[in-house]
Parts: sequence; C-alpha cells; structure tokens
Amino acid sequence: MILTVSPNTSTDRVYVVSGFRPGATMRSHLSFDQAGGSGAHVSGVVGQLGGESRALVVLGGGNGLRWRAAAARQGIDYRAVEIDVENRSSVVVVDRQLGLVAEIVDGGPRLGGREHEALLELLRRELPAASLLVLSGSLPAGMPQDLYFSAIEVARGHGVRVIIDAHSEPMEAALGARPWMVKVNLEEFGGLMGGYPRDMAERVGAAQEFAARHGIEVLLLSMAQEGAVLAYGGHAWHLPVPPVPSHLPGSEGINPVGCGDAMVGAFAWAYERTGDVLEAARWGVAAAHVNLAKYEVPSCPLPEVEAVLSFVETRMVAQEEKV
Ligand SMILES: Nc1ncnc2c1ncn2[C@@H]1O[C@H](COP(=O)(O)OP(=O)(O)OP(=O)(O)O)[C@@H](O)[C@H]1O
Ligand SMILES: O=P(O)(O)OC[C@@]1(O)O[C@H](CO)[C@@H](O)[C@@H]1O
Repeated sequence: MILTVSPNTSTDRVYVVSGFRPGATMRSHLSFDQAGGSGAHVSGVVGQLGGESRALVVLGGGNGLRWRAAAARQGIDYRAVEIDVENRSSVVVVDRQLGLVAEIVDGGPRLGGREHEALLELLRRELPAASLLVLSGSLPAGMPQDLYFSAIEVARGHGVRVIIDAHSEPMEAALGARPWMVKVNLEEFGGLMGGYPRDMAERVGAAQEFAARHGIEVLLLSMAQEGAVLAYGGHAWHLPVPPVPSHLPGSEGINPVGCGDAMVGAFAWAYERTGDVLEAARWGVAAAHVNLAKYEVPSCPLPEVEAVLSFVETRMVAQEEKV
C-alpha cells in the first residue's frame, strides 16, 4: 500500500470556460471540486492505475466536507486529522481552447504543533501497512517546518522508503533525513541549488551532484515540456516528452496542474510492482502526459497510460557520477 501525506490539504475548485479574457465576466460550462493537495492526487493516480493507496489529510469546515465528497466521487481512500478551521481551497481555471489559464493557490489555514503531532501520530499508525511513503506539497503556516524530516525518520524506523515532492524550507529540512527519492521541478531545483542549470548537460551534472551530496538514491527532475532527468545508481537518463500528442481522443485541453503528481503516483505504483527505477520513471512520464490533456486531476486511466508508455524513451546521458 502506498501511503501519502498532504499536510496543506486543498479542496480545489475547477472552472472550465471558453474564451478567457481578463476583466470580463465569463460563465463556466462546467465546475466541480476535486480532492487536492499533491499527496491526495498521488493517491488518486495509484488508485486509477489499479494500486492501493491511502491519503493522510488535514480537513476542516465546509471545505473539508466538499473535499470528502470529492474524494468519495474520485475513489480516494483517506484518513483525516480534523481541524476546527477551514482547510484551504484553491481555484483552477481552464479554457477549452487555451488550456490552463490560471491556478490560484490558497495559502491555507494557520496551524501549529497540535496538528503536526496529530499527523505524525496518524503516520505511525498507518506505516505498518505501507510499502512506500510519499510526502507532497507545502506545509500550512505555523506548522513546524521539519514535519517531513520527522516523517522520514519515522518511516525509516518502519523500513519504509520515502519519496518527497516538496519545496522551500520543508524540502530543505527534509534533505537532512536522506529521503530515498526526491522529485523536483526545474524551478524548485534552481531554488535548492541556488542557481538554475541552463542546458541539459548542466542539469544532468547538477542532478547527479545534488543526489550524491545529499545521499539521495533516486532524483527525478521534471522539466515540463522538456520531459525529465533521472539520476540513479551513478547513471543519468533523459526521458523526453513522448512523441505522441497529449491531445488523444477524449482530450480536453492542456492542463499541467497535477502533472508532477501524476508522475510521482505512477512512479510509486510501478516501483512497488517491479522494483525497477528506470521502468518506474517511464510510467511516471507516461502518466504525466496523459494527465496533461484532462481537466480533472488526476486523470490517469491505465489503458491510456499504457498506450503512451510504449512511446516513452530513456536516453542514457551520463555514465559516471560527476562529483
Ligand atoms: N507543457 C507541457 N508539455 C508537455 N509535457 C508536460 C508539460 N507540462 C508538464 N508536462 C509533463 O509533466 C511532467 C511534470 O511536469 P512539471 O515539470 O511541470 O512538474 P510539476 O511542476 O511538479 O507539476 P505540478 O506541480 O503541476 O504537479 C513533465 O516532466 C512532463 O513529462
Ligand atoms: O502549495 P502546494 O502544496 O505546493 O501545492 C498547491 C497545489 O497547486 O498543488 C496541487 C497540485 O499539485 C493542488 O491541489 C494545490 O492547489
């Protein structure tokens, strides 16, 4: 079972419009809630691919009720820490012709040590049944920023590998506990490195150097339309975006929201089944590609991801660790 944690759980409201114009009044064709927070998305992906997952979330108020309804509709299994204020609610606007127009990410409630302890306690209860732990997204303001560091230590005590996809202070703190795998996007990676690697050669070198410096076994650097770099076992690969349109039949536009979560979810699911890191990275790229073409996040039906998988190439770009 793949366990995920979303400390800053978000009830995401999606509006689908046509012909978005700033300053105009527009009517949406379609609007719906989805069970957000990156970890919840990851759990959703694992479930869509046929795996077992449970999301640990933080819920409160009317937004919490809407999140629960969305999770039930999306088939996401979860356990919640209850709070007496609203969990956050973000807004996603997708234009039918343009693709994603905007995502307004809510900061969320101010929480503290009580919720931090409650989440770690919930984690201790759930870890015995887990094969992998995924820690994703921001932490609510006020919560100790070392939550992910502590979670990795707790997971290590249970012999459970950790994948982390976070940014800023929580990610920096977590690196000290040596997570098994780190997934970062280019912007986050630039922030952690204190500078942005410009071309593929620099990115590969930086990814390998970063993994070696922090004792990380697997580093997956996602680069939007440029695909991903995987650094693992002293080698590195580039996995370009598959040369098939993400506008497959049934496509609804371009919506990059949650593509990183689709990548992490499919990676975790495939790694749990095969124990093969390179193969898991291929599944990750395929799932992100499928998700890109849908309004609803996550959207990774197994037959569609399998169809794209055969187009995902792995190109070895470095054979020696550059340290
Ligand atoms: N515009 C795009 N065109 C093609 N592929 C894309 C695009 N955006 C995302 N992808 C695919 O999704 C993967 C993850 O995207 P990205 O690097 O933006 O991650 P992310 O910032 O973590 O995403 P998010 O935070 O929205 O979940 C990419 O490696 C790529 O395979
Ligand atoms: O503020 P965070 O936690 O970094 O991410 C915010 C967020 O955009 O991430 C998810 C998409 O990945 C959404 O559910 C949510 O609104």
